[in-house]
Amino acid sequence: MNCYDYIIVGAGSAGCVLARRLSEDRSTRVLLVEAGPPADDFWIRAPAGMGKLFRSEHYNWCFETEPVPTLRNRRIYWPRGKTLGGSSAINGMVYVRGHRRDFDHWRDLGNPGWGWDDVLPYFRRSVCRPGDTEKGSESHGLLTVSDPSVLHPAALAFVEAAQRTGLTRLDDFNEGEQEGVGLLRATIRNGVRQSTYDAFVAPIVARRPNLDIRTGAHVHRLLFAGVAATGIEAEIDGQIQRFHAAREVVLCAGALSSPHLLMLSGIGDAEQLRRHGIATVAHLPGVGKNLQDHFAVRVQARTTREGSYNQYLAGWRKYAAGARYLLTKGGYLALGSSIAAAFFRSGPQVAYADMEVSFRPMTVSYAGTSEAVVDDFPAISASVYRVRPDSRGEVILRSADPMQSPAFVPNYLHAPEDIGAMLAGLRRLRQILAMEPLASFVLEELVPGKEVRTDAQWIDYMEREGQCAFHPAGTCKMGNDRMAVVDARLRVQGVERLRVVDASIMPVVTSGNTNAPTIMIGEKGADMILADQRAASRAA
Ligand SMILES: Cc1cc2nc3c(=O)[nH]c(=O)nc-3n(C[C@H](O)[C@H](O)[C@H](O)COP(=O)(O)OP(=O)(O)OC[C@H]3O[C@@H](n4cnc5c(N)ncnc54)[C@H](O)[C@@H]3O)c2cc1C
Repeated sequence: MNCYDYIIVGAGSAGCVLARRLSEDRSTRVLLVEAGPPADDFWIRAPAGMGKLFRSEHYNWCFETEPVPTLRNRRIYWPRGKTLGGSSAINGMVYVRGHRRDFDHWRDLGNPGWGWDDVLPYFRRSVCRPGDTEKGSESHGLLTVSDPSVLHPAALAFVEAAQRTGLTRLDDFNEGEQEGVGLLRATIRNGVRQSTYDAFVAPIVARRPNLDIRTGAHVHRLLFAGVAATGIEAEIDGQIQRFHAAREVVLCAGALSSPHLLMLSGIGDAEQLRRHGIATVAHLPGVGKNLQDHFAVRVQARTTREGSYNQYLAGWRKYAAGARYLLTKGGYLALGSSIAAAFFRSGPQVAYADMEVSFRPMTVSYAGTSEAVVDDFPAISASVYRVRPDSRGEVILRSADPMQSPAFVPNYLHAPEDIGAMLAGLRRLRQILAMEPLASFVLEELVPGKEVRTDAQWIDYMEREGQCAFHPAGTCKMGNDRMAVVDARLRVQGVERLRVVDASIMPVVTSGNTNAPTIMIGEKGADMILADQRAASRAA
């Protein structure tokens, strides 16, 4: 059967939420299409497997940016999940919703229904917090969000040290106020990663004959009758196949691939499409523009043995940690990528926290291998990034060939304000590292090293070593201006029966990690699709 009511392109953070919600009515036929393979792998389930998946060509698109002029023409590596669960199957599992003002700002940009008070119920609907009796409304969701399984003394020391620099201790970053320091929660259930596929789709897949899932199906383009989306064309086992959608096509291919698929299908800047011989269905110059990402700079320090858990994951001890994990699903292999975080302002003129420092009592290296290897000496690591960067990049179509990835132009540090904020953030991190009780663990700063002190030295270090924090967003932005791609109901402007529902619709990237807000977008998008369908049925 190649005819469905809804076709969802991309089984990632948002796509899996939609697959669950849209197929709840058993008379609705839903197809979920994913380019990658099934996610049946121990290293996807084990949180520490993130290091193995980071450069896995099997589960990861392994994108690279164009050379970045502001970063000495380096190409920056951009991992993206390519399996059931999408990037939520390979990510660091940190769960941070963002600041209430992020969403109020989205609303004020011309997107009614997207303020904090509007979106909070959608965040809550997804989440289950084991043992959380106080927040009754967060104990019945499908996605488990848990506290770290091991409270390492260095993580606690980081929190205390940051408090001594003037930050407030927060027990939860997810209630709309973020400024402060605390331990991070993660999408981990009993020591096992919770991708959105695990949380939303796996439990029902055998019981929903009306939900079809096609893996290994690389969508090449969307099909149109006039300006109405009618289906998709996908390559499966080397064959081109067509699938038809009676109601809607929902694009959930993520901030790098959703704009690409729109352009391949004739939706984008008409002049750019013409250059590649693609007939225009809708001239939308904003497709691929407004790319925002978090640019991260690392500081690492050698510590005393008690200051790090590297020694438990390096050498022969890693086998003991592996055995412990297999037996109990606990220990250091059950931790997310970062254990604690601090959010603060880069300067007094900033309205609310624009800097994030994420902290981990461990370090890894990629010395010539494709996998992260835990260092065999005790050390800690922290990354600093500006969560609301001013710099904007873009995704540019390079070819009409769907198998050729577009050009990714991130423009990191293009805006001078981003450089100034990063300098303030890195200095604040140094201050935290020098504060007790963390200072007692720290023996020596390894990276960049204490000789880096002046602005010029820090900028040099950022340019040479800065990396992405894996949070691209905004490339099909929601709004009502000339550069908007979708409206506030996530419908693609100028065409019919087509929506984008993923991280690309964020008009401004959220002040934190992007998985939780993308899942919220999936929940809210599903509600809007179902409500519009009900209204259309009543009107018919
Ligand atoms: C290494 C890494 C670490 C991260 N760590 C964190 C973290 O700790 N916390 C956090 O909050 N966020 C983190 N993120 C970011 C977060 O995971 C993403 O913002 C979020 O998953 C984006 O969801 P999405 O639905 O927009 O896209 P994705 O989850 O990327 O889903 C897109 C899906 O579409 C599929 N697809 C794309 N093109 C096609 C096509 N042509 N045909 C068929 N299928 C297609 C992809 O294979 C993929 O499965 C991390 C991301 C990465 C890569």
